[in-house]
Amino acid sequence: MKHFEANFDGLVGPTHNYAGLSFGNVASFSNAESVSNPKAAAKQGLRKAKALADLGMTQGLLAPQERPDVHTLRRIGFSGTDAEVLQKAAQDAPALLQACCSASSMWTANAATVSPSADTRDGKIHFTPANLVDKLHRSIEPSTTGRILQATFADPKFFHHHSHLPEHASFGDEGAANHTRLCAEYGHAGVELFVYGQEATNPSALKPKNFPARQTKEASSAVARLHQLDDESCVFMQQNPDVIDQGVFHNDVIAVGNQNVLFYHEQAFLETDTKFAEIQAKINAEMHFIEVPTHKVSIQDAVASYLFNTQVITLPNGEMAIIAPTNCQENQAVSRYLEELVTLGTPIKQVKYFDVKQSMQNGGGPACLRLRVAMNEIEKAAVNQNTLLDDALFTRLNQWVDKHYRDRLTAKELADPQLLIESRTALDELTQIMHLGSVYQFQR
Ligand SMILES: NCCC[C@H](NC(=O)CCC(=O)O)C(=O)O
Repeated sequence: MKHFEANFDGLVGPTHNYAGLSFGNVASFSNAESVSNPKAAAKQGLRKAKALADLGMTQGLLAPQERPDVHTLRRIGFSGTDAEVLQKAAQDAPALLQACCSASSMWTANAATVSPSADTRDGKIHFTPANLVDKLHRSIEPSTTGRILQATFADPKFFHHHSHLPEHASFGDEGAANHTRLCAEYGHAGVELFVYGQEATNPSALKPKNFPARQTKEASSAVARLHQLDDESCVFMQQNPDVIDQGVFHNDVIAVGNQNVLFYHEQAFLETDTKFAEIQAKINAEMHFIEVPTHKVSIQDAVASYLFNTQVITLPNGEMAIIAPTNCQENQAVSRYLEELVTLGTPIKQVKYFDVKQSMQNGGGPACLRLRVAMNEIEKAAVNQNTLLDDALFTRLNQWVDKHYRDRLTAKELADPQLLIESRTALDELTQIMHLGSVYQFQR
């Protein structure tokens, strides 16, 4: 049977804005207070997703979340009508209002960790929504994420959904951004590489000094247990704390893998040689470890261009391609490196560039925008078919964006009660387009 990797991209929500909410994420911080364009952001994302579908890839979409999140604002004591809640929050606690308005669920690499059926003991695809506890604005995502995933992957015969991990710093979990599945063929049992930033219960373990390490080893181990993975198919590796301190807040800012390829920066990990030997010993394939040395691309250039937040995909003809943000083309060292990469005799043969600048300005590149689900034809048939991107859905969603989204949004406008109405109207219509049922709290 045919096995392949499907990508589920996050649809950008109507409140996409730049609020500088992510300490440790250089782009988020440096673009705080910029004016955003939610309409352009949504269309850039859709265009990237459609291009992959046109290349013959299986491409799905995950719905965005309900924002402004008035329910959380009520939970922390703001009361009255929805308009009053927004207005009081804007007055008394503007930072909390901003946290409740982020469209951050667009970065579905952080929605969940996914283990394909070939790796799990019960032969089902496992999903654990990420708790995202390190950032307030992201910590309010997991419950709705769980409902959206269940509405997208509904059939319990094929899909096994877990609750997110306990909401405590010891279990800080950022989902697939810190998880890479390596394999010979998508349908063969693979090795799941869990990359963590710190060990929460070991005070003497190395950790970054300035910026937070969002993923803990405890969380990675818990996900591996939940997903019924055997020890022989897991590798746990620590991210280099020094690069976290230089803005590498997730592992997918410094490394990306696909099948038997791991593309990474020289400074990405600790104990690189030992851990790579463990991967090679556990995997039934000849690994290609493609290392990018610092003298060719500095950490600073990697963070600015998102060279490693690219998607490495296997095209239907078996060749691999890199899906890169246009920011890579604009960085001299990085574009020179990518020109060279396709000549090195590795499985990666071509580079395709996409403008996802609206997302990039908040620190999310092509890889952040997608959640990977390796599957076979039978499992694909069990997916909610209205979430799979084809010509008709692409046209429909572009019209939907044109109808509901603003082309300009500032922090001040987040309290506009009209924005809440626009956003709920759009999402209500979206749940009908994608046949999701009542996944949002305002619909329940
Ligand atoms: N995987 C990429 C995630 C990017 C995301 N940025 C943000 O949430 C920025 C939002 C803002 O600052 O408005 C984050 O840091 O988790």
